[in-house]
Amino acid sequence: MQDEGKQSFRVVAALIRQEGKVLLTQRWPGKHLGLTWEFPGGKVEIGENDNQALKRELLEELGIDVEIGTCCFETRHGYGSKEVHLLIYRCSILNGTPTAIDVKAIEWVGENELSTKSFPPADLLFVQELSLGRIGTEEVVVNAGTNIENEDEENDIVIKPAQVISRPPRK
Ligand SMILES: Nc1nc2c([nH]c(=O)n2[C@H]2C[C@H](O)[C@@H](COP(=O)(O)OP(=O)(O)OP(=O)(O)O)O2)c(=O)[nH]1
Repeated sequence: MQDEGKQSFRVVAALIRQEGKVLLTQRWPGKHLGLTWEFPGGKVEIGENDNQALKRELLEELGIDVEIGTCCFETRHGYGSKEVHLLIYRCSILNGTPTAIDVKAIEWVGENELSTKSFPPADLLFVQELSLGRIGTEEVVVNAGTNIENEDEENDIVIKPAQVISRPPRK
């Protein structure tokens, strides 16, 4: 069931990898999903495209300038009364050293150690694919479909199964 009253946000985030590690940022306590670890980024503001928003967020949060590559994950996830349309892009650092300017903390985490961190529900399929080594440097897109969990008991719960729509070619 489509909830027309639901606020929807387009959110862009970055997959930044170096030497088998992934850059994660920790959300501030007391905020939505406080203290969870996530892929750095944020909401796309009116008048911005995804690239502009992601570049702005990474400069504000981490003080880095990045080159933005292809999208590797897309999902729509319902958090109670709001819906997040999350897109994760492969990025590489052009300038600057990531610093926790406007995030609680940053950490480079080994792709095989991601399960030690707590992530927002919207990210879980992507984190699983990443830790299984299924997200290559290009082409693969994981599309988790729509996963709307209505906290309002009067509404239907609609959960569509997640799916991987593209895999790297077999060698
Ligand atoms: N950046 C980022 N956000 C994520 C991820 N996964 C996920 O569910 N989100 C959610 C958390 C937030 O609800 C939203 C990101 O928006 P945000 O960080 O600008 O929002 P916020 O509420 O912290 O900030 P604000 O409204 O105060 O500006 O997307 C992720 O991997 N990275």
